[in-house]
Amino acid sequence: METDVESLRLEIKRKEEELLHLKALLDEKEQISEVHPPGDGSGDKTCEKTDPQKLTNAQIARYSRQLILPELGVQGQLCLLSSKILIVGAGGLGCPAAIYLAAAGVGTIGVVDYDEVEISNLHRQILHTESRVGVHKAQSIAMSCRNLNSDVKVVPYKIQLNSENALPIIKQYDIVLDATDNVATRYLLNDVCVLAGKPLVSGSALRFEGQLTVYNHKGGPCYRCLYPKPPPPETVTNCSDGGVLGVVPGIIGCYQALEAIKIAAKTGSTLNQRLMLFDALDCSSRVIKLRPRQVHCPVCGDSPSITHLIDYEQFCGARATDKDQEKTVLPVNSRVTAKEYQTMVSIGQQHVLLDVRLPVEMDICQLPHPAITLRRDPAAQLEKIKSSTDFSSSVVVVCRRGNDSQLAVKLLQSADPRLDIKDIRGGLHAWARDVDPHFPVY
Ligand SMILES: Nc1ncnc2c1ncn2[C@@H]1O[C@H](COP(=O)(O)OP(=O)(O)OP(=O)(O)O)[C@@H](O)[C@H]1O
Ligand SMILES: [Zn+2]
Repeated sequence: METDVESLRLEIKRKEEELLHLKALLDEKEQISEVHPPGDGSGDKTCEKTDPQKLTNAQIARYSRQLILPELGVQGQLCLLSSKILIVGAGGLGCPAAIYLAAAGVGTIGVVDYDEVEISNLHRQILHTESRVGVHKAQSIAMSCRNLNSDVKVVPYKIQLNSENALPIIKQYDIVLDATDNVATRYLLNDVCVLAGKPLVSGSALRFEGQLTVYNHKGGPCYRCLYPKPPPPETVTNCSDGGVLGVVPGIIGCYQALEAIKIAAKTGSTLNQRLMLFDALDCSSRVIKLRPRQVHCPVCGDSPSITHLIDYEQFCGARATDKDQEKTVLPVNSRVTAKEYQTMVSIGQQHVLLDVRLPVEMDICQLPHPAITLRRDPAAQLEKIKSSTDFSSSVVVVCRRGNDSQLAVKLLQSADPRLDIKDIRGGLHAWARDVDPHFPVY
């Protein structure tokens, strides 16, 4: 019995891998290359004209529940079937957006993402699955959409969208969804959509809050009209640091699909020059009016100074990714590696361990050595800690990834230069990687 179950599991896994391989081959064959003839670039579909094309019986059956909506009808459905929508970012926003666009019968859906599925994505990036960990996200979304609706063409782009490749790709689509998570890509998408004349449906979600608007549509403002200057990089938080409840990007991603469907089907009104703010904690949402298009906007204004795509990472002072980046603030002699710290502990070297993470993180995991927690305003707390601790011995500071710990060491060094203080390089992630493979990673 046991072996039957085990061999069935193995067989399923083997078949799934085979399927993944076949789908990857299909993707490669279907991938729109940059030499593919571009679309008309106008973003305005022929569906406004009387279209001789008719829905097939299969399409009538599939889309019947939305076809009978007078606001959509056959004409709206034909518009959807002939529309091309590009989703940039196959994560928490991109997944729900893609599946609703596929379900609604959008003719071509492009999906751009350079990243692969990770286990920590699955709580919100709901089209990816356990068996697709390590698979390209764009390809994973393409598989899910094709499984739902074979009427739809899905084109995965396993690339990072940048100033070189953005225009030729975006020109081939009618509407663009910004489902990314970094400021440099937001500016890139804004500028390319202005230059190519495409509406940009922009969403964002963090913690329990989400935002939604449509830029560059029906004479409304672009992103730069509202935010001419990028925010200081240190003020930007991402999901990996700030956290996010999975349902929140789920809701905002669905709204992005809704806005795109209305634009494509030419029905209803859209969120141009308006911003929707959603708060999941009290389940409230409100829509605020945004300022209009700015005549002096450097990209969509009357005499634009930006007529070509620029270097957006340089403009924002931040990379076009939210992947962990190890910062080096301290000199080598103010740091210990995780292994060196393990040795300090095993030989019984006298020290005080300071853990500078949030209390909520301390609940997830802690090093197996008693630590003092010290989060806010370490310098102010130093006196208090000194009076309750033997600080004649050395101090070791730890955090999640080894960035905050360096800042804490700097602060404490400036508060008391006599302190013998170091941080653990790479923090708890390095501990899990180099010392204890059973230590949890979050
Ligand atoms: N310039 C870009 N080109 C292509 N894909 C991009 C670009 N910028 C961001 N993305 C993709 O946008 C998606 C954003 O989704 P989300 O923030 O939900 O996921 P994540 O970055 O994988 O999550 P986490 O922050 O938890 O690691 C990511 O999959 C990321 O790879
Ligand atoms: Zn503008």
